[in-house]
Amino acid sequence: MNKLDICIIEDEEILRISLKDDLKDAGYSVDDFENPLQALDVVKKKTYDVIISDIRLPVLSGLELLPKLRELSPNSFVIIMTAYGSVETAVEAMKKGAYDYITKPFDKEEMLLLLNRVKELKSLRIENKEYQNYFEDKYNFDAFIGESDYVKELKETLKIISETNSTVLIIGETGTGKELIANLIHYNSPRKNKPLIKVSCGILSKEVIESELFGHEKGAFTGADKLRLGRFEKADQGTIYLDDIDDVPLDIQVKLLRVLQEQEIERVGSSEPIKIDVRVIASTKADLNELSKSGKFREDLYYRLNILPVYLKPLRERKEDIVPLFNHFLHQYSNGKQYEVDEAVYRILENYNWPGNVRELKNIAERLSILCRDCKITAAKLPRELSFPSGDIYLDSDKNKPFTEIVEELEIKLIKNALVSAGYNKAKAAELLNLPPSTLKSKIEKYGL
Ligand SMILES: Nc1ncnc2c1ncn2[C@@H]1O[C@H](COP(=O)(O)OP(=O)(O)OP(=O)(O)O)[C@@H](O)[C@H]1O
Repeated sequence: MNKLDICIIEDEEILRISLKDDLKDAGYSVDDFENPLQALDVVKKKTYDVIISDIRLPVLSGLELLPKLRELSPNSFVIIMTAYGSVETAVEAMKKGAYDYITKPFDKEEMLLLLNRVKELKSLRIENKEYQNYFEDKYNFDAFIGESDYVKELKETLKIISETNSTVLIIGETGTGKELIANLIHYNSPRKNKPLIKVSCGILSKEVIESELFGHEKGAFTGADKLRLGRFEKADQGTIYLDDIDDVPLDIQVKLLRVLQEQEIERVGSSEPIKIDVRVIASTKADLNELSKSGKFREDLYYRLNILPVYLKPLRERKEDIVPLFNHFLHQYSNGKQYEVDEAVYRILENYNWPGNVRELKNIAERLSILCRDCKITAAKLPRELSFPSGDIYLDSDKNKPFTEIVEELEIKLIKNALVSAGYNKAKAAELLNLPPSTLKSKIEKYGL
């Protein structure tokens, strides 16, 4: 990384040779050309980090050469050498894509300083690219796990949505994957190299949300000791993800509507509109249509947001995704270990209603990966509320029923649950219920199960 491959194009022999020697002494690898056409031939086959070219050359001037170099080697840094007094030509060269210029005569140190800057920039570019690749890998569509037809179709829709610039509204209960979807859309969109800025509208207080979103001028309010850019300005050219938009206060909703309509914001404390180019992805856990009917959400904003709605089903309504998701998370937390999972575990997971959706499933996989040191995941190791969800046992009890009957109903439910969870293996079911197998057997006979 420290070494740069450099190409010098200069027809003045003395300058060319002395520059080449200086750069070689400084540890760089250098090729030199008197004729620009010869240089072009080599650039076709070899990539240089830096091309240092004179502007006045025989056959082809530096200005004519530049577009050809940019085309053949777009990632090379081009430095133009120009005579004193022709700075305007150098500026012209920079407009055409040269990285910088140096005025002749220059001393060795000046050139080495310039090359040091190139080195820094080059390593920044590499870091940036690695960062970018990381996000592209992390957020390709395969990262969205699920085998239900619903998820397969959803992914196809998301691919189409990603290519557009339109506003997206993601609707789904907590933990269903709304934020993951926002990431997928952004990192697969033409804006992927620009920022994705996230705003959790639900946790920002009414007082701070406006300046968070739109920024503020110095002195706009007590404590505003300097100008601050808002999240919309930070997301310029990129995407903003407004999580829990249903929690945004009504007076801020008016301003959001304006941003969406006009693509411009006003910082708090200023009435000067600032043009922005931001794609908006919003998410909501509540039905915005219902909220707008009851006056809690502006109807016009709802319509403006609801251009590309994406509805994320709760996990309990796409049971085929539960096992693949569980295995995926278990693998993620496994540290290379292989787990043996009892069939009964899968059945219990599929029967549970997952109020916390995928997040809850992910947490359980993490917990099991830590607790199951023997790498065997059995039903007995699952949290009890999964096998015996509280709440549903009283649901159909009616007030006129005698207590003994309610208790019997409850027993029947618990036994049925345990049998399903244990794959109808009575010994395992007894273990789940913490009952002696003989007691379970007599109860099964009593209730004719
Ligand atoms: N289909 C999926 N495949 C892989 N991981 C998923 C999937 N759905 C959700 N997750 C993971 O589950 C966790 C919760 O998802 P996420 O934060 O996107 O949900 P959310 O709907 O935005 O939640 P909230 O409304 O509470 O903010 C995250 O770690 C996310 O990566």
